[in-house]
Amino acid sequence: MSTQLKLDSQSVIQTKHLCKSYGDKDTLVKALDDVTLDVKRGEFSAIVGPSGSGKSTLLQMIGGLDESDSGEIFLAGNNIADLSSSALTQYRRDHIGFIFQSYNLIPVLSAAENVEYIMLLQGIDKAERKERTFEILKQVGLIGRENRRPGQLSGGQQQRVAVARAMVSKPDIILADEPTANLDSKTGVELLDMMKELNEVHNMTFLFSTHDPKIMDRASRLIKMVDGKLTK
Ligand SMILES: Nc1ncnc2c1ncn2[C@@H]1O[C@H](COP(=O)(O)OP(=O)(O)OP(=O)(O)O)[C@@H](O)[C@H]1O
Repeated sequence: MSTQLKLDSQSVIQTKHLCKSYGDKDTLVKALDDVTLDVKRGEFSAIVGPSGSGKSTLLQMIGGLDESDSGEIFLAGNNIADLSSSALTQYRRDHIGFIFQSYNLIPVLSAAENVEYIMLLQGIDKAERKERTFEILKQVGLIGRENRRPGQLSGGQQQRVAVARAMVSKPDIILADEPTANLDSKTGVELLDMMKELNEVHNMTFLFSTHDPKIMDRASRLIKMVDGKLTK
């Protein structure tokens, strides 16, 4: 499927008039209200806004984790609504890297195995898997801890594994929903600095949400949301 998606546009993600509501007539919440957004390759952008403003919903739609009510999402110019459900699964696997606030690592696998797993699904051969896993774990500062399971790592180290896992398959964009929310302030800032370095070295596009002003300061662009709408 990855060959069906042309990846030649400077825009990695574009949303057009994206809308998503939850609830019924009496309880209706417009989580996304006509969101039109363009994220260019190499951006390190933060979605910011009060609790309930729609940040997570926007990341979920872009990541193909949930369907919008109306509007369109383009990945490098290709409309993801045109994908079948199996193609959408491959879209997530091959084009999007996810980082969640609760790390979401597989507890029975070591740090290295967690990173390697997605490449196994992609059919990458063992020698290349090992080499790429070692290289990315080196970049996130986890060499020496590669055989530890998530429960044997600190929160900051677990999130570094999650960053490595998101990066290793060379996705077009990494989506991170409050990646530092479960970390203390110093560890959160260190994690963001590391992500920023990966962004600069690899021109990897990051789109993340945050509440933390210290984290916002590190973004190259702030995307502000209020009540499901983008604001200036
Ligand atoms: N599955 C759901 N069912 C019902 N309402 C939902 C659901 N998901 C989100 N909402 C509502 O949609 C709105 C946007 O929620 P969302 O989680 O996207 O905001 P957020 O900006 O990420 O908030 P936070 O910063 O607290 O994580 C909120 O009013 C929320 O209550």
